[in-house]
Amino acid sequence: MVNVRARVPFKVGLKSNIPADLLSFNGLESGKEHVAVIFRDADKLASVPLVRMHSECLTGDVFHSSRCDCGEQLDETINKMGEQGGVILYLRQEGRGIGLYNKIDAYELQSQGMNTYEANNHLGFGDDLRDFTEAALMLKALGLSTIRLVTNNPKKIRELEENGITIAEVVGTKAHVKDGNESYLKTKASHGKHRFNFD
Ligand SMILES: Nc1nc2c(ncn2[C@@H]2O[C@H](COP(=O)(O)OP(=O)(O)OP(=O)(O)O)[C@@H](O)[C@H]2O)c(=O)[nH]1
Ligand SMILES: [Zn+2]
Repeated sequence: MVNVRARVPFKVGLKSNIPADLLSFNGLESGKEHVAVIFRDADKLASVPLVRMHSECLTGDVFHSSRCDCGEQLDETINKMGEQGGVILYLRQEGRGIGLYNKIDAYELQSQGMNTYEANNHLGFGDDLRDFTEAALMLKALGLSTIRLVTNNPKKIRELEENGITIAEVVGTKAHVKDGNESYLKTKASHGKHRFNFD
């Protein structure tokens, strides 16, 4: 049984000025320390809140690496939810579930010419090892069964629905193109079937 363990206020964003709550959970069987960040008490006040499941990316989230768009997606989400309210589930699924060191090995292969999925496969992993079952349990622990999901990734939509969450609307994130991540984004669109608007 997953339930909320602690809920504390803090302020987030690039200027540390956006109020939110940070939540931990009991009962996560994977042993991963997933957390939720809730803006404007959206779990209690919004009838159908915005939700983003963000998979951990140390290189993108912390260092704003040129190789991906994760940090920019996180900043975009924090700013949007600071205004509209919402829930971020920050999931400890580094490297689409293969872990940081394996992701660095995959980056080495990508530097030799493989794309992000080929590199995973070459290391003996599937395209994407993430499982969103626990994310669904976290949403239920927050009393949320109908949400508006912020994603371009059809796997996230499918897996939440399979786990009893109703997605009333899918809200896309922007394509944060920068020097170094264009082919990563295009491969996500062509191979991972992510729905992007490249403008
Ligand atoms: N294995 C591997 N993982 C990566 C790579 N680049 C980013 N990641 C991981 O991918 C995850 C982010 O997932 P994405 O597939 O980029 O996007 P998404 O979050 O599934 O989809 P959206 O909801 O549309 O953003 C994070 O856990 C990153 O650490 C890579 O080249 N190889
Ligand atoms: Zn990333």
